[in-house]
Amino acid sequence: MTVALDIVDLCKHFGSQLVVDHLSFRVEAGEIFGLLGPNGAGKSTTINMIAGGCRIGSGAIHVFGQPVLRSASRSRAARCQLGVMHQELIADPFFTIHQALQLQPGFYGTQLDPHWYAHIVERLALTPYLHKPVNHLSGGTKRRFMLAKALIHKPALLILDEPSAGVDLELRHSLWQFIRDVNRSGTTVLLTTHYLEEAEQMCQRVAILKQGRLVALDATERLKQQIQQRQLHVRLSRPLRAIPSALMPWQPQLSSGGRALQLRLPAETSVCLLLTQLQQLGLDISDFDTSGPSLEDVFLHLTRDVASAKTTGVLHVQ
Ligand SMILES: Nc1ncnc2c1ncn2[C@@H]1O[C@H](COP(=O)(O)OP(=O)(O)OP(=O)(O)O)[C@@H](O)[C@H]1O
Repeated sequence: MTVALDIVDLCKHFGSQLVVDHLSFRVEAGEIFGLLGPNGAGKSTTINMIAGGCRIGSGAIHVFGQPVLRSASRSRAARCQLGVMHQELIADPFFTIHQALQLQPGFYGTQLDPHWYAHIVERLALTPYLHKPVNHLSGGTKRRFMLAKALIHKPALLILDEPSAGVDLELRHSLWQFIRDVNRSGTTVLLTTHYLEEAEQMCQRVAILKQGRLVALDATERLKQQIQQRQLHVRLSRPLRAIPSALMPWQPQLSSGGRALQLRLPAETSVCLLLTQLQQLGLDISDFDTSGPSLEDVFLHLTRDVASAKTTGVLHVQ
């Protein structure tokens, strides 16, 4: 298996703060890999070190076997394989989209492929905006342009830092579909997102960071299996005004005007016993179902308390 990205013992300080803490993971060629973590976990700093936006503190990064070094000029071979969509737009705001996309491949020492240009512009619905200056674009169009710019030189590894942040639902859907198609045609993808449902659908494997440290690294499905927890969803015939205190251990959530109750169910808890308890509390149950743990459950479990995640054995680093 070819390794697209190899990160070994990566560290970064800002002043006295260690923001990336002995981070190691690999992304295999062809996968969509999620780098997740709460705000300030060190995701963008890691991406910036890969992409050359900030210097590596210590440790090593290789992109398809080519080293990323502290000196930008000596990292050229690695950088040419990379396309990066940062959180913020990095482009001359006075260029039109057309000009910016035409110029971009030159920075990577390649020629613009007119067929690829036409394909990207069409798939990202950029045709009506081609002659607009970048700083006249709406937020959603700007993000589509940023993705086009990251892809225009046909990188082997595409890195996306929160590509769907601030993007409406319809555009999010088409953006992810396009990223899937790009991946199917051979581009490896590393992405960060705070939309865990999207990460769950998109990523074969995820790494979860907290305070710069890796707290989980595994196949998305396997991580979910390690959480011994389900959800019980109960529909009530009569709306519940207040949650009985006896239900607090199950972390209850009430919605739909008091007619829908959701409870977290540890593996050892019997659904029947809990339903009986709900009836004894006077709740009028009209229907119920259970669902397995989501990536969000895994994320919350691991990022709320690193120490407990480690001792309960949920952490699984391949
Ligand atoms: N240039 C900088 N100088 C000083 N501190 C910085 C700098 N860039 C980032 N930091 C700090 O490093 C830590 C990690 O930030 P980073 O942006 O990498 O987190 P993140 O996981 O990408 O967060 P978010 O999800 O909010 O984008 C934060 O505490 C941040 O304040």
